[in-house]
Parts: sequence; structure tokens; C-alpha cells
Amino acid sequence: SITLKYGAQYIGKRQDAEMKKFRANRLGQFIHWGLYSIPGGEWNGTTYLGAAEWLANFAKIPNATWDSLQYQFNPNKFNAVQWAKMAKASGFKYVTITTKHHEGFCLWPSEFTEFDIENTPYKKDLLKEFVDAYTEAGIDVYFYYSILDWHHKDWRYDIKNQADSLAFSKYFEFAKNQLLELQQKYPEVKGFWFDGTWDASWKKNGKYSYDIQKALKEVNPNVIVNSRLRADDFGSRHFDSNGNLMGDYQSGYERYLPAKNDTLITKIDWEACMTIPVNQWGYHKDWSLSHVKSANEILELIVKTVSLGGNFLLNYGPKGDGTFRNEELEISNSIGNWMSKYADKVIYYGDYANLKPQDWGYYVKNTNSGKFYGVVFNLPLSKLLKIELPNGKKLKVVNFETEKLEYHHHDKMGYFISLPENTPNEPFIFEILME
Ligand SMILES: COc1ccc([C@@H]2N[C@@H](C)[C@@H](O)[C@H]2O)cc1
Repeated sequence: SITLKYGAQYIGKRQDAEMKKFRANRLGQFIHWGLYSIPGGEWNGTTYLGAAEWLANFAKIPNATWDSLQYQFNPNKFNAVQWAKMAKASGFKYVTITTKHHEGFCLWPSEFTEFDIENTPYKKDLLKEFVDAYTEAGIDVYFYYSILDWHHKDWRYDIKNQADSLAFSKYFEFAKNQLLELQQKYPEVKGFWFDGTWDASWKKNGKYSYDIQKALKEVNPNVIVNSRLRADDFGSRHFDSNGNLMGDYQSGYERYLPAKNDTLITKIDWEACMTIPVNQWGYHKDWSLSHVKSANEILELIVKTVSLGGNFLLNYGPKGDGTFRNEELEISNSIGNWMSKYADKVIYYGDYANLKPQDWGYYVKNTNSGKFYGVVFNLPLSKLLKIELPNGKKLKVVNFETEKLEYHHHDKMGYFISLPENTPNEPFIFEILME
């Protein structure tokens, strides 16, 4: 292997209590909330199709113009306790909120910039209200932080000369100061979700990303940091030049999932983040412009992720006034209903079952109870659910709610399970006992 100064800081899955809790949580709420939530994808009467939090870029709005949105940010309908209550009812066990997106506006009163919540009509420490409410509700809090910063004068996309290098080193100090400030002001925070780390300037400075992970861990030894923060000595991201995962979990799955038969991903900790529309993270006024995922589509993405041993972060983009749009409220309600019935068995502590994937749905092993489950999304016309067990394993019992399902032994490893009498008209689960 190659000697690296800024490669993976350890090898293998962490087994400390905090990482085990992160893994067991499985289902998280992502919140994108910032100045971009005010225009909602529309500028000077033009609606932009792209992601609303990128409006400044798409509409080529000068910084001075965009930054003046700061004086309009006054979410008078924001109620952190209500947000946390909705999140809990939806089954979310953790939340990740944008403390600072690419625009550079900070949702907390930062000592290191005026471009923050303190200098808005809202004035109050919004992030503290948020952290306190979610913590009180028993939901773990994580912070999204964008390294890319369109506002900061020392940000550089590339390092072409000594002047760039000096400026970017000042930007690094600024970012590191803000991150340590976030840990110090909000000690409940469990970890950091870094974004905006694809530019050459960051890839040329593996040391910076290495130092940030170390600095955060010095304050909180079990802080959880995503792989997207990291670049190694040669600019390799997520995985170092020796193929070792950097950070504590792989965070490359953004708006897509691994293939159903991908066994490699099951060997590392990973988290997928997902939008409800095709591609909107911040609030966009017009969701009719793309497909909006149904509750069942989202449930299937969640279960597929857990079946491959991953966490799933579902995104919400609250409006500038602090309210959620109806589509998000409806999705929350549907997901919450399903989670209240099944999450304890097939989401929380859910993991890879190492059984041959089938078309009718997904397998989940519950690492707390040791039980194996099938989660059915697609009923076969044959009305029979196929199961193929590994050599040496035999099917013993199949439980569906309180009844035992019939099955017949088709060949050496194959079984066909008969559907229950009254098959539910929603994704349902059955328990598999093998010997
Ligand atoms: C250059 O393509 C992208 C795509 C998405 C992003 C950001 N990552 C997501 C988690 C959102 O924050 C989105 O703005 C940035 C650049």
C-alpha cells in the first residue's frame, strides 16, 4: 500500500456506542433551510428548473444582491417544537440540518461572520431552538456544513498561485473556527455532514480535510463525520489511494442507491440522501416541474437502503416563513403510519441479511432481535413468494402477523411461500425462521 499522510484515520467499522446508535437509527430527516428558501427557485419573475438552493448560481445573481436576502429572513411561523414533533411522528431517529449551505449564510450567531442569523430580522439563535427541540424529542442532531462558500472573500475554486494559497489558508482557518464554534455552542451535536468538497482547491489540500476530522474528534472523540469531507494526499475523495474509506461512513449516494445485489457496499457504513422531487433540496415554489415521489416509492427506497446495511436521509425544504409544504406534510403522515407498524422490526437495527435478493421485495436482518424479515413491495402474479436459502440452511417457519404461512419446498434451496389470506394493501412484512 501507499504511504499516506492524509489517508483513512482508521480501518473497518467503528464499534463504539455512538456509531452503533447512528447505525441503529437508520432513518434520518435532512433539512435544507437558508436564504434560498425565500425566493424558492424564482427570480425577477423567472422560474428556474434547477435545484432551488443553487438559484444564485443559475440566475447569475451578484453576491451583494443575493446577500441582501439576509434582511428579509424572518421565519415568524417557525416552531421548532412542532418540527420535532412531526419528525418524531414520521419515524425519524436523527436529523441533519444545513447550518451553512454554499451561499455562506449561517443559521447560528457566529463570531466569525456578520452573514448570520443575528443580522436578520429574526435575530434569535435559531439553531439553538432547533437543537433543543429535536434533542428534547429524542432525535439525534447532525450538522450539514458546506466547505464551498460563495460568500467568503477567501474562498478559492483552485489554487493557481501563492496569493490563492494564502487566501485559501485563511478560508480554512475560518471554516475550522466555525466548526469548533458549532461543537462548542451545541455540544449535543452527534456529527457533521460535509458538502461542497469537489473543487480543486480542496482536493489539493488533503491536509485541511484531515485536520478538520482530527480537530472535531479532539473535542468529541466519537463525533461522526461523513466521507465527503475527505480528500487524501493525492486528491482521492471518500476512499483514499489505498481504497480505505475516509471519515466514518460513505456518503456518496446522493439521489440514487446501490444496486440491489451490491454486496460490497454491505461491508462498510454508508448513508444515502434523497429528495422527494427529482432534484430539489431547498424550498422550490413549483414542484409540478418534475416527478414527486409517492410515499410507497419513498418507503421502498428506505427499505432497500436498510436491506443493504445503509442509513437513509430524507430531505425536507421548509419555506422562508418556517412552514412545510403540503406534499411534505402528507409524505410525513404516510411514512409515519407505516413506520409506527413496521420500523421496530425492519428499519431500526435493520441490516443486510445476506439472502439472495428476490423481485417481490427485500430482506432485513434485525441486529437487535436477531430476526430475519421479508418486506414485500411487489406481489407476484403466482401469489407465491420465492425464497432461496444458502446451502445448509432450511426454512422452518414463516410468520405473517399472528398466522403461519404455508410454503412448499420446491428444490434443494428454493421455497415458495403462499401469500396470506388477506394480503394488506400496503407494503407488508413476514418473519423467516431458518435452521
Ligand atoms: C454540482 O452538483 C451538485 C449537486 C448537489 C449539491 C448539493 N448537495 C446536496 C446534498 C444539496 O445540498 C445540493 O445543493 C451540490 C452540487
